[in-house]
Amino acid sequence: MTNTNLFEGHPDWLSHTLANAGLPTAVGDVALPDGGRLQRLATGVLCVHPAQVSGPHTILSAGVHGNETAPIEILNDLVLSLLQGNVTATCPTLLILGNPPAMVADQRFVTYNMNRLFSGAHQHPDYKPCDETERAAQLEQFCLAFAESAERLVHYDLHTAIRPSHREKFALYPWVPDRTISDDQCRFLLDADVDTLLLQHTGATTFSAFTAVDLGGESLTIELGKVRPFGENNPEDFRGIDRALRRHLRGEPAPATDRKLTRFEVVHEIIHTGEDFHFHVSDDTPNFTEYAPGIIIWGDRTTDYKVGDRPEAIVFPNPKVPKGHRVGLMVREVK
Ligand SMILES: O=C(O)CCC(=O)N[C@@H](CCC(=O)O)C(=O)O
Ligand SMILES: [Zn+2]
Repeated sequence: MTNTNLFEGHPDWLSHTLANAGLPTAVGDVALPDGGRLQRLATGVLCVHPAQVSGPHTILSAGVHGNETAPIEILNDLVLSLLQGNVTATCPTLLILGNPPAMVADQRFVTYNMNRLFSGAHQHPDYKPCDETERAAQLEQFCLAFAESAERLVHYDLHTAIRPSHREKFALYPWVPDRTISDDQCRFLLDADVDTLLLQHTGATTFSAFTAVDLGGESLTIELGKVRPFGENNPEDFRGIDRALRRHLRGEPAPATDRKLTRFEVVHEIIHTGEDFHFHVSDDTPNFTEYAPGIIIWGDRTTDYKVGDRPEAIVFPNPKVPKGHRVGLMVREVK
């Protein structure tokens, strides 16, 4: 099968995925110039089978939120480079464009935020069956099958954020009992120009939490800047992640460095409590905006959340979520 056939006449993986959003596509397979194989498992799901394996099994995902276009373009370019022989992968790699119908709609999601539907949450009675519940279940199955033969599993779930940020690029490390982040992952982040790490404080039903907890992966959600429509991302802003991913796929370690990640911990997760919920953070507040002790951040009939005795910063402020969902995180630097 030729490269063009893998994408059924479309010029690249992204066009093929958008054209087939919400539709099943047959399994396909193409030889890579370096002797490996690139297999299409489903719409928006590819698997690289290297000729020589030396790196860890790796999952690279983007587009779990459909309007977060820069990471989608980064993975699409990576696939083109594999097909053209400009990158030789030694890591068996599962490549995922998460939510094609939301990508077509240029929306974060269509029915439900898919990054809350993993670790089986897609089966919860709160969620009626829809494209996103089905897709989360399908992606879980692909990841489970992929991880079966893995000695070591790495997952980078790439996102961009709704708000601007005082720290433009940052990673979230899912909560896993007794976890410690490896030096390899710290070096990978610094190589990718990501110098801030946010340590999650509790379990979650995000994609990276699923691969970390259920599959034992070294998993990170990586925020690469602000959301922009297709075609409006400046490639210069993403040179670091592109370089680090290519180096990782070749099986090369990220370079040693004296630089250190700045670490934050979550001190409070703001959950929408229903119709009496009031959020005292304005819509244009950037991520990592700091608040002084005593400032009221949110309240309802029974509670007022005030910043504690040391300043706290807000991340992902978004009150337009259903009751029970996360409105934001209050975080503090780990000194
Ligand atoms: O900008 C925002 O408010 C959200 C950006 C985003 O999609 N972030 C992820 C983080 C997932 C995690 O906590 O690991 C999300 O909210 O799903
Ligand atoms: Zn996102």
